[in-house]
Order: sequence, then C-alpha cells, then structure tokens
Amino acid sequence: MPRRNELEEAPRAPVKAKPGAAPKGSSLHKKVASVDPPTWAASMALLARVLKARGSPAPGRWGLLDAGAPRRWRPEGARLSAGARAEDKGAGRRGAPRAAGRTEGPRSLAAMPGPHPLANLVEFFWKDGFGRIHEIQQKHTREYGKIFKSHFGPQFVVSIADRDMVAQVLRAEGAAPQRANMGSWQEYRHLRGRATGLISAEGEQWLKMRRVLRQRILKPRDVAIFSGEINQVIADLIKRIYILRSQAEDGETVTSINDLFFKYSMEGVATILYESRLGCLENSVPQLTVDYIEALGLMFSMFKTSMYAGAIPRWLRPFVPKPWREFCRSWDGLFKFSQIHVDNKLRDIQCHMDRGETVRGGLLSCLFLSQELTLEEIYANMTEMLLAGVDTTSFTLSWAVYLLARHPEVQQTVYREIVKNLGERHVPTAADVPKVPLVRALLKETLRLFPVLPGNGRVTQEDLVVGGYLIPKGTQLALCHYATSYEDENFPRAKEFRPERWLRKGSLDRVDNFGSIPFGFGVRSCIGRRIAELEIHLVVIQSNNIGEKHPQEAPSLYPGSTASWQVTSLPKPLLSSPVSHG
Ligand code: HEM
Repeated sequence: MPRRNELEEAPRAPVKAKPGAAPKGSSLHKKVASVDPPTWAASMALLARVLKARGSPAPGRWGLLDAGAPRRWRPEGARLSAGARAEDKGAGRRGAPRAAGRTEGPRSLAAMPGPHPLANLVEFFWKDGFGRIHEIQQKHTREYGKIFKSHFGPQFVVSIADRDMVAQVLRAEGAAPQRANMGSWQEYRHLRGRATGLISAEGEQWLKMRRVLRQRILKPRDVAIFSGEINQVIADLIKRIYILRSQAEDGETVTSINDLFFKYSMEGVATILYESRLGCLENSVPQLTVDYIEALGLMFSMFKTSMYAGAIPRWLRPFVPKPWREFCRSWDGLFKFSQIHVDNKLRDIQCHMDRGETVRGGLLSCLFLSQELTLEEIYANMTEMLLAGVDTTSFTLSWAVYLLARHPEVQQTVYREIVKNLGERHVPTAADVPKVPLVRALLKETLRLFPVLPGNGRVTQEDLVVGGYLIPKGTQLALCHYATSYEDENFPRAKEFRPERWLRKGSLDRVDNFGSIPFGFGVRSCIGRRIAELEIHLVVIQSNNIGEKHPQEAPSLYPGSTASWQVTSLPKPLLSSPVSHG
C-alpha cells in the first residue's frame, strides 16, 4: 500500500471570499475575477447514460422492483422474476469462477446488500438523485459497503466503490468493452438513418472506429502538433478577457468564467476536430454556433429529460412525449452543426484536389483521405466527440481556476515553477508541459476532487467474481470513481486540495492510479484525453503571461505580476456541486 502525503484540511462550506483576501500590499487583491464552480450537468448527463434505465433491459435478466428485494418480501411460492433469477445465479454454481483465496464458492447477487429498490426510486426520481450521484455514491458506500446493488427503474446495477475491485474489473476487460446500455442513443440514430459514433457504438463497429481514431489522437505526440492552433485560441481568449474587463463595472472584474472557458473549450476542440474556427470568442458569435450552443445546452440542461427519454418505456411515450421529443431535438441540433462543418471541410478539400494541390491537414482531412470511415461515421464521431469534449474540459478548467483562487499559496508555487522552468513570456508548446510538473499535478488533483464523471460504467462480458460475489455476464456495473477519489485510504486527507501529492518523489509519494481515473482506463478510455490535457495545460501556463505583458490592466492567474483569479462569490450552481470548498 503506497504511503501518501499528509494534507491540510479543506474548507467545506461555500464562502464569499473578499477581494482583499490576497496578501495585503500585493497587487493580487486588486483585481478580482469571480469563478463559478461549474455545474455537473455534463457529468450527470454522461453518467446518466451510464446508469440509464432503458425500457428494454437485457432479455430475461432484470425485473422492475423485485430483483433486489429481500427474499422475505416474496410471497410464498411466488415465481422468481427474471431479475431475481439473475441475482440468484452464482452461489455454488458449477463452473463458477472462484474468488482468490476463498474456500467456499462466491456468493450470489441475491446476498449482496443495497438500498431498497423503492427507496432508490424515490431517491433518484423524486429527490433529484441524478444531480447528487456523487453524494449518493458515498452514502451508499457507507451504508452497504464497497460493493452493493441498486435499481434504477428497470435497470439493475452493481456499484463498486473500491480501488482494487475497480482495477480488477477494468483489467479483465475484453477487446471491445461495453460501457452501458446505449439503446436510446442507438434508437435515435436508427430513426434518423445516422451512424453510431465512438460513444454509442458497440462491438465490431466500435472496434473499427476506435482503431482508426486512436491512431490519430490518442498519444500525446499525436496531439502535440495542435499546440499552435490551441495557442491561437488562447490568444483570442486573452483578448476576450481584456474586452470583458474593459466592459466591467469596476473595470477589472471578469465574471462568467464558466462561460468564458466553455467558449474556449468549444473553440479549442473544434479547431482540432473540424480544422476550422467557430468564432466562439468573437464579440458577435456566428448564428450557427449560437444554435449549436443552444442544442448542447438543451442536451445538458435537459439531461434529466433526456435520461428519462431512455428510462421511459416506448409504450409510455404517447402519454409522456416530451422527454423523447427533446432528446431527439437536441441530437438533431448537434448532428446538424457537425454535418455543416464537416461538409465545409470536405468542399474545401475537394477544391484543393480539383486544383491538383496536395492536401495537408489535420484530423478531419486524414479521415477523409484515408477513407477508413464512411462519411456518416465521420459525422457521428465528430458529433459525439464535440459533445464529449466541450463541457468536460471547460468544467475542469473552471474547477482548476476555482481551486487556485481558493489557494493563493498554490498559485504562487505554480507561478514560480513556470517562470523558473519556462521563463517569463514563453508561449508554450506541448513539449514544454513536462517541464512544469506542477501544472500537470494541478490538473490531476482538480480531476480527483471534481471528476467530470463521478462514475463510469461497464457491462460485464463474462461472469466475474468481484468482492466475493459472482457477477453474471451482462450485468451493468457502476464504477464509483468519486467515492474512491475521496477515500483517505487511497488519498490521505482526501478532501484537501494538494496537487503536490501527484509529484512522485519516490515511493512515499506514489499515488495509486485506480483511486482516481478521471479519463477511465483501458481500451475504452477517453479518446480525447490528450486533447483535453493539451488545452488545459497550455491555457494554465499561458495565463501566467497575461499580466506580464500588460502589467497595469491584465488579469492573471498568478501573483508576482498584477493580479489573480479570486473568488468573490459562489453563484448557486444549476446542479449540486460535489464539494463546497469554502
Ligand atoms: C477533462 C476532460 C475530459 C474528461 C474528464 C473525460 C472523461 C471521459 C471518461 C471518463 C470517459 C469514459 C472512459 C471509459 O469508459 O473508460 C470518456 C470517454 C470519451 N471521451 Fe472524454 N473526457 C474529457 C474530454 C474529452 C474530449 C476533449 C473529447 C473529444 C475530443 C472526448 C471524447 C470522448 C469520447 C469519444 C469518449 C468515448 C470513447 C469510447 O467509448 O471509445 N473526451 N471521457
């Protein structure tokens, strides 16, 4: 068991930090930016997909409420439901895998503890549980242990909140792991004659697309070539900050940081995906982009609706039409946007080719020219990657800035490291990032405390014995990363923000990766990880330069120049935030 750093106590309740919270006499306290902790809409929406209760559960496997019901509930002689039969499988079953070190056979799911199905239904559908998944993970772990079963409407889920068990499950994965039941996503695509993308595809179809895309964007060196494009977007972001400051009432406070980072992330990822600029950071954002943001907003803000779209059985749709209608409407908007940008690029390439010019380009050009994916598959992947790549990155950036604002001493250290190792006015590239390990540690610590996805999912493809239970093939697993990230056993004094815990100074400071795997793990892990890291690392490093170039007027992340991000207020997030760092 690795030993971890001793850490400070983190404040729990939100506070309003005054502008003067920075050391008196430093110019830090003068310039203030308000940082909204990002909402968890994106994470919830994504996790909702993971936990989505579909109208058509695996045939013969899950019953609505009785699968997890204690046996005493069942009337004498009553026939077991399909779900209950699934739970009854296992114990003593011939040929069942044996748990290492156990002499008796593994226990069946019927013996697994978990919240009462009705209580869970109330928790999630009446008490906004989907907005509090992180809290519920921890609560249920305290009450039922590190492996427990739950019911989400018709879906039965085994939750795992233990680092080693998570590692076991992910290490046992096959060639094409299944994350969750993506039935509603697939149904929409079928309805509209669309292809599935990486998120929604399964099996051979997923494997084929993953093979193609992983060659282009999965390794740090693949995305390193995009440093120049990202730096141009950062230059626009900085320009935008100046404009916003000049328009601010006090002439210096930049508010709506979430909004700013959202636009930055969208512009950044689109630059890589579509090889074109969207104009998100312009004074006047193009209508097409505005429409997209609206569709994305609909997808996320209506995340519960879209989740219910999957949860509500088809036969109920005529009576409760809104969720499915909204779900389809937001997907229509997302696909439309991607298709327009993909088609623009295609025309552009065609023009070059018609003129006999060599076409050199980025991701999209390579995909066209290699013809490894069909046009529909390109549309679908661009749509799903843009969806997955905007809020995830922007929320993480917002949380990182928020944490720095709450911890000026960490800002100081990060600032000093950047200046010492990269110099004062350096415009960084990907090659510079390893020279500032604290910037990387900042991102890891931010994602540990505020993982965009508090949990992840897998559908078991073989019978597995985990934690002494036999989990039959086809079971939906929820991997509770938020809970493991906050375990003192995994990260001593886990509630505290201390990026330096990620700096490896030898075995004493080693951090076990499976305690916090914000991008997932293995062959189905996040394909956009390196893009997100590049966008975040470069913008954090570049923030250092803002104040230097315009010492009198520029906001900066760092002290030593003129200003700092500071928290002036914590606007109420749309959904609950995982932890209130006061
Ligand atoms: C801080 C930013 C991000 C975080 C924390 C994040 C996190 C995740 C996680 C946890 C998964 C599930 C992995 C698994 O099941 O093991 C995932 C999947 C995925 N992410 Fe990200 N992501 C981020 C940014 C991005 C970006 C920028 C893109 C696109 C450019 C992207 C595209 C995807 C796609 C397409 C998948 C599905 C992969 C597959 O099923 O093969 N993500 N992401």
